[in-house]
Amino acid sequence: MKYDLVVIGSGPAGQKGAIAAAKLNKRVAIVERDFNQFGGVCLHSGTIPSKTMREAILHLSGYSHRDVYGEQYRQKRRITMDDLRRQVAHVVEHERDVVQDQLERNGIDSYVGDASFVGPHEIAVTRAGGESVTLQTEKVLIACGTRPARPESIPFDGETVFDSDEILKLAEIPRSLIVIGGGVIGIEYGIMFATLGVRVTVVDGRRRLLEFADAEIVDSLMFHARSLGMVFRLGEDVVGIDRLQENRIALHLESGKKLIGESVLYAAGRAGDTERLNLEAAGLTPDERGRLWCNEHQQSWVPHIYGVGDVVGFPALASVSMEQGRRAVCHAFDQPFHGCDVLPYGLYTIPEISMVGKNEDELTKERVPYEVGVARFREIARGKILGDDTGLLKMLFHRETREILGVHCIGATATEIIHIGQTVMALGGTIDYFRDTVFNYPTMAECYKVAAFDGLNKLSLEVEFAESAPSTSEKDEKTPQPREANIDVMAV
Ligand SMILES: Cc1cc2nc3c(=O)[nH]c(=O)nc-3n(C[C@H](O)[C@H](O)[C@H](O)COP(=O)(O)OP(=O)(O)OC[C@H]3O[C@@H](n4cnc5c(N)ncnc54)[C@H](O)[C@@H]3O)c2cc1C
Ligand SMILES: NC(=O)c1ccc[n+]([C@@H]2O[C@H](COP(=O)([O-])OP(=O)(O)OC[C@H]3O[C@@H](n4cnc5c(N)ncnc54)[C@H](O)[C@@H]3O)[C@@H](O)[C@H]2O)c1
Repeated sequence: MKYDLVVIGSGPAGQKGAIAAAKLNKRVAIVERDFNQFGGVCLHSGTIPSKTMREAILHLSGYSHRDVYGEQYRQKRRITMDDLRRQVAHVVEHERDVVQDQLERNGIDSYVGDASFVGPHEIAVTRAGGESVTLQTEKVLIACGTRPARPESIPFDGETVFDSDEILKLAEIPRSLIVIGGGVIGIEYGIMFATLGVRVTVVDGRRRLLEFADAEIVDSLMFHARSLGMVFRLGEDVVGIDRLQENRIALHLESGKKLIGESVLYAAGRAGDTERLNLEAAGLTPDERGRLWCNEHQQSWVPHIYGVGDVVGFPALASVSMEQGRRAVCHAFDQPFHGCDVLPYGLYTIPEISMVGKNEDELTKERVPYEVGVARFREIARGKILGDDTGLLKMLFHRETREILGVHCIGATATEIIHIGQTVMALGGTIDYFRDTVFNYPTMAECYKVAAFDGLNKLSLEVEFAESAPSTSEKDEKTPQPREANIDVMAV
């Protein structure tokens, strides 16, 4: 029972950390609470089920074909939770086999049970029946993830009032849904249900949703959501929930408003799953939301214990979690690690959103002179073929160095094509690359070329105006002209 590394949690961070250590010929054990949970929250209640459910909804609701066949087009008339669950089960089962096979192939010992610290180098694994084994280890990777926040004041029953882990267990698709929390989870699920025809209301304490995203893209998303009948109650706090007759639920808002619905999804954040780890025995204390502090190498205050994945907080993404797992192991076993500085973000809303780099608000605050090139999907042949002529891609670039500063996209394949911009940014490329390159046709990649021409045309407008504008001496003799202002008006 002596290991070089014990990993707690089998989500993306734990898996990739364990495999990275095994590749360094280390003796590795991974502990997962429940046999059916191998793959973590990511595989069983987070990323994979939610994205599969979205795909099932897009297919069965005929959403992407309505442009051609009309608003009433449906692949299936009465969609049920069982229809959605079937596709999810199919994908999850396959992915779980992949995870277990990878761990076995790399000679990693898997333990099923609740892990908790006995001492800084000792971890007890306790099975549901109570029997326990103790593992000795040189290093530890805490990759225990998060669980949905469940305040006492919310009367959860898993059927009419539920959290995001319980969605897949619903017996039926509700006719109306109130979503508390307009974060990524609340918005992704809210829009999925609205696409199914459910009346969805989102309540959030903030006045602006998804603040990290480009404001124009979020406005466009809200426009789509409203066109599906979604209602947003922003800047509102929930102060109480009552159950009414006939399975109705009343939500009382601090402003005095009352919302009546058939069901409530509580999606107002997640907390680190550290309660049962007995962190104190290892010399660690989590913060008030159960999260663990770590430095840039993912190392906690106790140098041989590392924290990776959602338990360390922002950005709480599966993609980043995997990277953190590898980063921690390289540091723990003195290996070099070359990380990625240009991280993408994908929101699987309908339509999807993706971004990389800075947004306009950030560049404006930092007083960076930037220009914007825009491609609208209605000008892109592949967009029309895919049934999306409302999407857009905007590329932000430096007016002087022409370096790409950010790419923001909403619409079909946004989460895929963002990587083209990410690659060019990571390699220090400029907007000229997109002007000069040739993409397959018809593809969504063409957006980059269209956006590049749009942006460069705006720069050339400036040159044109600057050249035709009178010199200072001429200007003094004639009526003063608002030269800069003119350029701005034309360029917008
Ligand atoms: C609804 C939803 C949708 C999401 N969609 C996306 C998305 O589209 N893209 C994206 O990048 N990210 C998405 N995420 C976030 C993503 O799922 C997480 O970033 C990722 O799962 C974090 O991985 P992790 O390795 O930290 O562990 P997790 O996946 O959280 O897994 C942790 C595992 O540790 C186990 N564990 C905990 N404590 C113990 C213990 N004491 N002993 C033994 N085992 C223990 C748990 O049982 C669990 O299986 C989504 C999350 C949710 C909830
Ligand atoms: N596509 C993706 O990459 C993806 C998808 C889903 C989740 N995730 C990850 O999961 C993490 C957790 O997501 P989340 O949506 O649970 O959390 P979150 O913190 O992003 O959102 C919580 C939202 O709830 C609101 N809120 C909090 N308390 C409230 C209250 N009492 N009343 C009304 N509103 C309230 C907050 O203002 C916030 O907007 C995210 O940080 C994200 O990284 C990623």
